[in-house]
Amino acid sequence: MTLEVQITHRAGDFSLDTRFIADEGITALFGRSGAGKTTVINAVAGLLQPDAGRIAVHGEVMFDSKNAVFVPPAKRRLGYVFQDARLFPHLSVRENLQFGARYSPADAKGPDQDSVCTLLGLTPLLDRAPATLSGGEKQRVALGRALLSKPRMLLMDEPLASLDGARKQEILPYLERLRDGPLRLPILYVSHAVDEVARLADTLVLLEAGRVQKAGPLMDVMADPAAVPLLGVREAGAVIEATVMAHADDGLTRLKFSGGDLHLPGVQAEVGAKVRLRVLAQDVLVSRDRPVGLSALNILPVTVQAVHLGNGPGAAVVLQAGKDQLLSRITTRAVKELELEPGQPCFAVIKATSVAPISIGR
Ligand SMILES: Nc1ncnc2c1ncn2[C@@H]1O[C@H](COP(=O)(O)OP(=O)(O)OP(=O)(O)O)[C@@H](O)[C@H]1O
Repeated sequence: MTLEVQITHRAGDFSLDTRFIADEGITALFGRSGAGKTTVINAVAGLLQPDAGRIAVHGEVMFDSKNAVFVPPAKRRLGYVFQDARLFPHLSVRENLQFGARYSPADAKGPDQDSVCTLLGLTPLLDRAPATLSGGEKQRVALGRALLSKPRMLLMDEPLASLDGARKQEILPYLERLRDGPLRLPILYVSHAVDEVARLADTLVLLEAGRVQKAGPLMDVMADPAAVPLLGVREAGAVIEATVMAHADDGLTRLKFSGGDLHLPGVQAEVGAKVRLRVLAQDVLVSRDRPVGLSALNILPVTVQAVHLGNGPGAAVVLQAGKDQLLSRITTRAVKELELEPGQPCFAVIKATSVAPISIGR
């Protein structure tokens, strides 16, 4: 187990009672503003001492209230990247990076400055001052500095929140490289942006009012109807993995996943590449019969796995498509009229332009 967290903490009116475990890869801690994400990540970093509980990294206890253990932050060997890069303004990029290396224990395993610069594209920036860097570049330097301290785990608190859409797109591939490359450094990643989490995370922990509401492999949690109110009805939807099969002359790409073929526009990956697709629940329609004369290109035979009726007019339907699950958000009236119930074979109708290929080359 990479990280075990089981803590309670009170700050003013806010009470936190959180437990989860994180394995390898990227664990995203998702929640709305005020859910307690920063409190949790600060407790893991040692910047905050919880009232009670236990935190262990790679089995090594960092905090244990019963046995009065509290390892100070500098001894935890965790790299922390904040929302604002917090670079030293009077030092060059090179010197900022060297500062990270200064804190790495001599016997620690980890990348050297050259490989970090290559990984994060920092070589052309080495002599620049932080004030001359864009927001995305600053975050890459902050990430490089954290990596050079040779941490056992990276903690990232909303690292992209202060960047605009284009800068975000610039930095996401670096985070993917970190996740998939030889470093394989475990990352605890705090975010309130579903698109980031869907793209990056392996494990998803949904936090609400200081409590874990759902936790597990990303694809399971994203396809869980109970997660819909936590993620937001417009943001909820399954994440599936597909392989790029062919690019057609008309700009559409054929992708294969366990539930069949999908035809989507705007897929930039090479044939054979694996991509993550985010299929928003509000963009999946359900039909009892195979529709004819419909403009939608993607019609998949599926089986209703579960129907989750909400308190309002909306319902969430889990559809089994091969080994994958899709989530559809339709009205309760439609559920009744179509007599949808578990085991019912039907068809999922997905508009090609509504599926976002969100991650490439996993
Ligand atoms: N020292 C404190 N005294 C009183 N309340 C506090 C203190 N620290 C945090 N809180 C409250 O605890 C709650 C959780 O804060 P936290 O920063 O962990 O949330 P968050 O999920 O990271 O939110 P955001 O995304 O807005 O940063 C908030 O309501 C905050 O006001």
